[in-house]
Amino acid sequence: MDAISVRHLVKRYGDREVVHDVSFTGRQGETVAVLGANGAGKTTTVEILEGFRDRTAGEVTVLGTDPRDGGPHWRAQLGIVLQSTGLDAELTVAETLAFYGSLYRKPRPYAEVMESVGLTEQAKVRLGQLSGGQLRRVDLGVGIIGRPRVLFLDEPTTGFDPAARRQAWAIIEALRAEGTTVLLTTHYLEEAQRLADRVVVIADGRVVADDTPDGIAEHVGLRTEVTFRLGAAVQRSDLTGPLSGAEVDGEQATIRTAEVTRVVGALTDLARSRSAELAGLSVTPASFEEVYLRLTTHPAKENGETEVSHV
Ligand SMILES: Nc1ncnc2c1ncn2[C@@H]1O[C@H](COP(=O)(O)OP(=O)(O)OP(=O)(O)O)[C@@H](O)[C@H]1O
Repeated sequence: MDAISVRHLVKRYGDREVVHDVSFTGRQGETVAVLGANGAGKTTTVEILEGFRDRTAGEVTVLGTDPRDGGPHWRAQLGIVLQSTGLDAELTVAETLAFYGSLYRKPRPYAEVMESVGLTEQAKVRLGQLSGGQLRRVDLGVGIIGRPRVLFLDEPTTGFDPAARRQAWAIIEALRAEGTTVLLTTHYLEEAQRLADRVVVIADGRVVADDTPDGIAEHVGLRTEVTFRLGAAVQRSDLTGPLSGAEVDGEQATIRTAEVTRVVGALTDLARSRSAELAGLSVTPASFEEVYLRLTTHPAKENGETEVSHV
């Protein structure tokens, strides 16, 4: 069973449609990243899944239940970290986590949660005195204390320093290892690529890709980049066969290819036959950033239809 299912979701605010026919699923135990620019429709979509916003059209289920009908038992199985939360600034970190833990039947011990979000030293500090990044960690702690089956994280690491971000990633990875389904929204490509089994890219309220991080790169046709310098080993007249399609800039040649072994093999054969050294060889996978920019600046739309990349 899919833990999360979104089919043909539409959301209008007044006359303005901001989510247009969005569909995707999250299987049990998967981490799904919803990636998109500001205003793409991520929060709207996720808040509909959490049961906090109504939808205009479409079918949505979380753990088999339509969020419109979700009662306390359904809600108790969800962990939710919103973009901003209204925690009580007067309570300490320990008091906050102990309080939220008390709302569940079998919570994680709050000391364990403090440890895993890296706030043990701040146990007795009031929330009003924490930094923005530390407060976000309290939010994350509140989200996981009830041992959720599905955890929603809306931009969980915005405002984190690099060390805190890595710590949050480790927590999310540990939850995934325990079988928690995680749906996170993020602007950070690295975060999506590092954590997600599937990445759903939303641009202007439409899904423009839904695939594994590597699958997205494949779909967009971006391949591994093989660069080398022309010279004694490889000459301009050699750029035929597997080396055709090379882009040459001065002495620098670049080939984008899915057949790395064939291309590098042809290069080394040439170099060996001429007893010359192959200069400046580098092999670089397509960057996720490049893929993302290509997807969101040229969404694959034709005649109003959206072409979606699926595994
Ligand atoms: N309550 C609302 N009333 C009217 N318009 C809204 C409302 N909430 C969001 N919008 C609009 O819907 C669009 C999508 O917003 P949403 O918050 O879902 O985007 P997002 O992808 O989460 O953006 P961000 O990354 O900035 O959080 C935006 O143009 C926003 O202005």
